[in-house]
Amino acid sequence: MYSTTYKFPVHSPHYDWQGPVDMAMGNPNVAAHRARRGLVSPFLSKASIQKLDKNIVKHVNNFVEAISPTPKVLGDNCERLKTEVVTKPGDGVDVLKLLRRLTGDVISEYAYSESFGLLSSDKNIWFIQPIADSMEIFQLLQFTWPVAYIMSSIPNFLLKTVVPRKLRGFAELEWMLKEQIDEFIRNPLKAKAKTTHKTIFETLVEGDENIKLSKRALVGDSLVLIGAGTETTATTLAEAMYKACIYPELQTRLHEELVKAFPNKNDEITFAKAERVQYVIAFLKETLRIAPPLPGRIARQTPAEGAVCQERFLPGRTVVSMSSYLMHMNPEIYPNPHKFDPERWMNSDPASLQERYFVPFSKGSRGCVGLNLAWAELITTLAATFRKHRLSLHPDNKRKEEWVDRVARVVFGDFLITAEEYDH
Ligand code: HEM
Repeated sequence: MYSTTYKFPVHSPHYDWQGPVDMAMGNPNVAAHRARRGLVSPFLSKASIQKLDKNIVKHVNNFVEAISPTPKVLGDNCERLKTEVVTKPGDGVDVLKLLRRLTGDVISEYAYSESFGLLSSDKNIWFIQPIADSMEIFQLLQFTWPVAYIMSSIPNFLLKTVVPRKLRGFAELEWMLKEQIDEFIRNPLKAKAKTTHKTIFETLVEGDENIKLSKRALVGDSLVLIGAGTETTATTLAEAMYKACIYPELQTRLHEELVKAFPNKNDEITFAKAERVQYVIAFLKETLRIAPPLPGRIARQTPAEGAVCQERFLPGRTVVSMSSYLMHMNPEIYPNPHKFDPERWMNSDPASLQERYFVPFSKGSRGCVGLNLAWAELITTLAATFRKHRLSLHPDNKRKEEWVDRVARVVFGDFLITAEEYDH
């Protein structure tokens, strides 16, 4: 259903919250979606990501510094940031909040032009909270999207006054993005001067001879890029760090493998070098297997004429769906599926069933377009963090194993850790 062999469009009502039909990513029309996705995907190829490796490393180093017992990254205007890092001995570090800042810094520099600098100040913190809030009501949004449309037409100042914070996240973010887009359209030269590379956003605004996106569509696309580019990667990294805390022996192994690859504590940890450390990949794959950030319900529908799928005829417009979580929990493919066991991925045969059914990024023409960026962030962050620090749960930690499926995987409770720096 998700492979390129089938041309199943997305099931529109599940995607309409994203924006109107002329937008790029949520476009329900298969051909139009392909053309629009073609504008974005060259920016997210592995070669493009490798070229900007230094940008990722810079932000990852800021994160590693921020979780240290003596963080030096704090700039001006950072009252909230101070509540997330250690400011006095014995404090815990609020890891998920810092990871959201990290992925926000990466995607803003990558997609727009200027990094929001979230790991050094609170100036652009407006960008993060609405996304985190929206995740908790994501499943409601899919079925009540007309309400979301109405909310996004309420002026921002009124929205903030009359709608509770948890419900207004997406609409609030839309207003903020509209302002950014207006600014870009008013003064494109100023925006372009801030960067050395052409940005995704610039490409979407300019379009090409066949594609010109409306402002509403640009807002929808920005929303998808930002939402998809921050929360998924941040929650995956938080889960990997949580697993490292509750399985200290696996954390020791992770550190030892990293010491072999980076013998000097101050060696620069780049994506190109870190991706060669097999245990880092195994640890992340096992995290994504057991805790995929989008565990299910990414609905498609069969074309009007119906389709034959796995030798069965499905009538036209049948809504079909799969769950990566259920696939990843199949004991015939992943023995003892509830056990967190990175070892199962060591020397794993690329043709094996466990590789074939590993689908945290979905597959096919609508699979994750940001997959290469996600891997680069995941690998570099995990490697840099565990090369330098030993993490353990802080006594005030509230995060537990339990999670709920809100289309996105949501874990409640502040995730507080203590980081101890290795001597060498
Ligand atoms: C661990 C990290 C990530 C995971 C597990 C993940 C997973 C997914 C999945 C399962 C989909 C398909 C959703 C659907 O069919 O409705 C998707 C789509 C998408 N992802 Fe990711 N993602 C991750 C990170 C990223 C990043 C860093 C970006 C940044 C560019 C990104 C951008 C997108 C976009 C734009 C789409 C929509 C693609 C389309 O409709 O053609 N993702 N992602």
